[in-house]
Amino acid sequence: MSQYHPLSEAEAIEIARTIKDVFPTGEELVSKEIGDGNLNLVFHIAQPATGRSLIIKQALPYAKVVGESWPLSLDRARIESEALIRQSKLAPGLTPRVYKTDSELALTVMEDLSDHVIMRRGLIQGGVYPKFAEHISEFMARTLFFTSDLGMNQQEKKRVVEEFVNPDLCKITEDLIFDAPYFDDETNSIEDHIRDAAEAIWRDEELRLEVALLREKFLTHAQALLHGDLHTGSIFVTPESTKVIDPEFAYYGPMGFDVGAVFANLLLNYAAQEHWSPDESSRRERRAYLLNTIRDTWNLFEKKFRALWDEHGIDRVFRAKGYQDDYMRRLLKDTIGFAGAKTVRRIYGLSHVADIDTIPDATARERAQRLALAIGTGLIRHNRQAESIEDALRIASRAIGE
Ligand SMILES: Nc1ncnc2c1ncn2[C@@H]1O[C@H](COP(=O)(O)OP(=O)(O)O)[C@@H](O)[C@H]1O
Ligand SMILES: CSC[C@H]1O[C@H](OP(=O)(O)O)[C@H](O)[C@@H]1O
Repeated sequence: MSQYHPLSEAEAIEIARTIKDVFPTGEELVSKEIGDGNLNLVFHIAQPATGRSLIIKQALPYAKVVGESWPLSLDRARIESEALIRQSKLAPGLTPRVYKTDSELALTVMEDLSDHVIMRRGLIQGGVYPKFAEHISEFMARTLFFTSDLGMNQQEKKRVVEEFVNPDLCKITEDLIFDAPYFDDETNSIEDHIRDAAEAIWRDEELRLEVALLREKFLTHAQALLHGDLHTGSIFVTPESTKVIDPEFAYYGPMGFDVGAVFANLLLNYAAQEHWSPDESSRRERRAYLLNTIRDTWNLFEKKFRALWDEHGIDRVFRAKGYQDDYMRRLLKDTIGFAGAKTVRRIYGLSHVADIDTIPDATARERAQRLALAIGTGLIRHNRQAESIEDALRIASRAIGE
């Protein structure tokens, strides 16, 4: 069975049976393919008699959303497993447990998190997650700090950079986030009613300069081991718990790309409140909650990151007075710029978000799309001038006229 081929449900059951930690007894197992992402197969294997279950994720040799015409390396399954294992050591309790990996079959066998909800879905349904800022700031501060030249042996870091060279998945990001949305590219998926807004972006030289600077950072700045795709579809939540999944885009890149991904997806939901909030006052309340979550996440992230640096910083040169402040200022600017780029791509690039695409009424959907574009372009345009997270929040508030 070990030569690569996409698993049948029966084969998935056979593999699950070998995970004795989860299935110590031999009762019947049932399997269901539940993958709703763009790239992979995901099997949910359950034992009805005991209520036990696990997940088997398998990479396909192409992008599922497009088909076999877009080949993708299976090595991404190794990267996902190894990233999950590293992240679970650095940020305990904030990732699923990995039971087994198989590079030949491109598999990760992991803890079933079906008692959580995918955060994108939870936010669409109006969920409130009071521990999220605390948890996600902890995840980002610890995984980014301890994989960077600030927090780990700098020679060992170079070996880890090599382990996480991820060209196919980086190219998806380079194309879909930092290239296609700024041209009349065939991969874009543009609703007619916002074509004028996309065309205005294609003509905007000032904006395209900022995107070029962000793209350069994504291509060259091997600052820390990133999750690489930290949107709300890659985060499981309950009011009490947060678990980060799906790090197959992991590579050494600029830290602000991860932090910006979280903020972009909260802002996409903020824009989508044009539809999801039933009236003006709940819309205002919901949007305040989303902006407060961004504010809390940044403030906690900064505080934790600085504390890790003060306690565990490994480089005496980096203790130079003013260096930490300068580093955090640059990280904030990157975060804001990347948040902008990740917002724009989700409106008319290849892959959209359910927060906006599932708005049934075209007029409300268009309002949400235009709002998201105003916020995204505002963040990109002003990233290098930003001095505090409040500058980013102001851009979001002004877009809705507040
Ligand atoms: N550990 C897990 N527990 C429960 N469901 C999961 C788990 N991992 C993935 N899933 C389900 O599979 C879906 C797709 O998983 P994901 O890792 O995002 O795949 P892709 O890489 O294709 O985007 C998730 O939205 C979720 O519904
Ligand atoms: C052709 S892949 C597009 C898009 O899909 C990935 O997200 P996910 O599979 O988690 O939904 C990633 O964000 C890529 O940019």
